[in-house]
Amino acid sequence: MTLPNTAKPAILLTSQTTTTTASAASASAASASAAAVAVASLGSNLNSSPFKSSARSYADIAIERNPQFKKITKQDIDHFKTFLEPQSILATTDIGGTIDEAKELDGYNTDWLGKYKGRSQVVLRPKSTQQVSKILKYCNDQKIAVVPQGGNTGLVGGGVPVFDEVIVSLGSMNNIRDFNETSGILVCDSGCILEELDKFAAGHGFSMPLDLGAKGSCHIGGNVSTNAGGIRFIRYGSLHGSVLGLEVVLPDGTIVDNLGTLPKDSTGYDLKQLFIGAEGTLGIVTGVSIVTPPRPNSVNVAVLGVSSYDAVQKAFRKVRRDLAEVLSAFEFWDTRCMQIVLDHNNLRSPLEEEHPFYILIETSGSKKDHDDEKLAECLESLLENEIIDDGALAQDETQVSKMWSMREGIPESLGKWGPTYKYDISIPIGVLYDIVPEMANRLEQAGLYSKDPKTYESASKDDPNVVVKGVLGYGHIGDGNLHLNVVANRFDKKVTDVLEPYVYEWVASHKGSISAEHGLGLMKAPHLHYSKSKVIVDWMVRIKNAFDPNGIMNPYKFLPRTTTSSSN
Ligand SMILES: O=C(O)CC[C@@H](O)C(=O)O
Ligand SMILES: [Zn+2]
Repeated sequence: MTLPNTAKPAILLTSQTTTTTASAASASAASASAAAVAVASLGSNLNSSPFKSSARSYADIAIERNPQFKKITKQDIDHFKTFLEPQSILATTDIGGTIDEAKELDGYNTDWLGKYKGRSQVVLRPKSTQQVSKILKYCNDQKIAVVPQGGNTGLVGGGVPVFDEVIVSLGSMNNIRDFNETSGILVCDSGCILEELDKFAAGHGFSMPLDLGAKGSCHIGGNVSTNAGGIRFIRYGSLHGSVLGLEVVLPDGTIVDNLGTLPKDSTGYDLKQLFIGAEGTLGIVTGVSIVTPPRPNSVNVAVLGVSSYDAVQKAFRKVRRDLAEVLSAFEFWDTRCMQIVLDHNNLRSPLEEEHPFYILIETSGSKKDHDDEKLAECLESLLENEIIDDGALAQDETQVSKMWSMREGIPESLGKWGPTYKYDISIPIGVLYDIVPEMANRLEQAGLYSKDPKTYESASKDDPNVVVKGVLGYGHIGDGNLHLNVVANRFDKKVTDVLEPYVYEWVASHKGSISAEHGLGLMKAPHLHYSKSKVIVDWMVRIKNAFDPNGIMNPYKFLPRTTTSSSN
């Protein structure tokens, strides 16, 4: 069995092959370790959204524009021109922009999923913190609403306007400010692209502590503002730990220089933590100080096939123990995800047969022989104990990358297949996958879905009936994070009503979180109470009001729209 376009076959671990032995696996692991640097690159092209053309405008959604916000005029644009270069401003023709600018604005108004579309008339692209400060001070004085935007790869409608908010895009602030070769602490502008930062760190023998499919487009400022997780969370933990400092511009233009580089600091309230995951509702993150770990020089990747979700859990228990400090990823996806990702990317599975679930294991370490031996022993034992049914071990850098591309290519492949409803949830690991079959049943009972994949799989958006083509699950097992994805032939209230609020009620009944790593945005703002108590939501509102009394920062999102603070 070979991976496509690669000369060498991946080592198959199945007992039907002649390469079942630990020594064969070990030999393969040894050669795979050459792949240290170039892990996973498919998925970096998430900026080519497959669905932007089908985006709806907010006219469909029951939110009214806050009339207290001033509508932007040509005079406002003229004011911005006093401190921004002409190419830093894109505006519609009625307020002084060109037809080309108006066209370019469309991309900033529409989210990656094509699910949310705003009607902003202006994008400002500041090049410095001082410029961000001048923009916010003016908008705050004038009561002009603002939406900060990073790489626009968000999945909950948090980074695009709802109505005519001014878009402040941080993409022109992309300088590395400092890097310390001893500590590995990196200080950079918030508009730096994650993958570029990782390449920079690689040049110095370090790596970014987070990695995700959108790495080729997403900005570190957006990662921080959504408290992004990704595939390295299991190894390096949350951004609440790896971010050491932030520079933030508050709504009134004040620049908060909290860009420290000290791993230890026990001097009271840690203000920066408030901005991690605040989705631009308290201010705009303009600079980030982050600790980068040493880059591992030995990387192995294996894809395993298992017969049940129970087996996924058993494998995780064993792998975590056996591989301990060298385990750097443990991802899983179901068989339908595998079929779609293989079909849409013209790939062949590294395993000979289909399996109900797939697991990707990655090890990263500093001593190749040690890692290879550990992995080989672990895989052999998983097979012997019949926890896994089959497995393939990448033999070289290309295979490492292809295996990762199967996992990281899932969201984009599903997006190409059809408009996708996404639920990014934290659930206790024991019941993490239960919601997938349960939701499939619900949709089938509602007459929108059939478990026979052939029934609706090629339905198009022009079909008279709205149908669900697939109900799929994948995610980050180690972090208790499931991505429930429901692919339809179009976004339609009939589908939404079957999915919501049921999915949130289900999450709450298991004491989970309605957003594990994608944030709240517009999509989850009304549902916050499923994960946070009234007392906590009240305090969130008080914090918001303290930082942003005019409510100009990323309005309509994040907090429940009807909530008022109980403070008096
Ligand atoms: O699109 C999704 O649902 C998940 C995206 C991302 O968090 C991933 O893990 O691939
Ligand atoms: Zn994820």
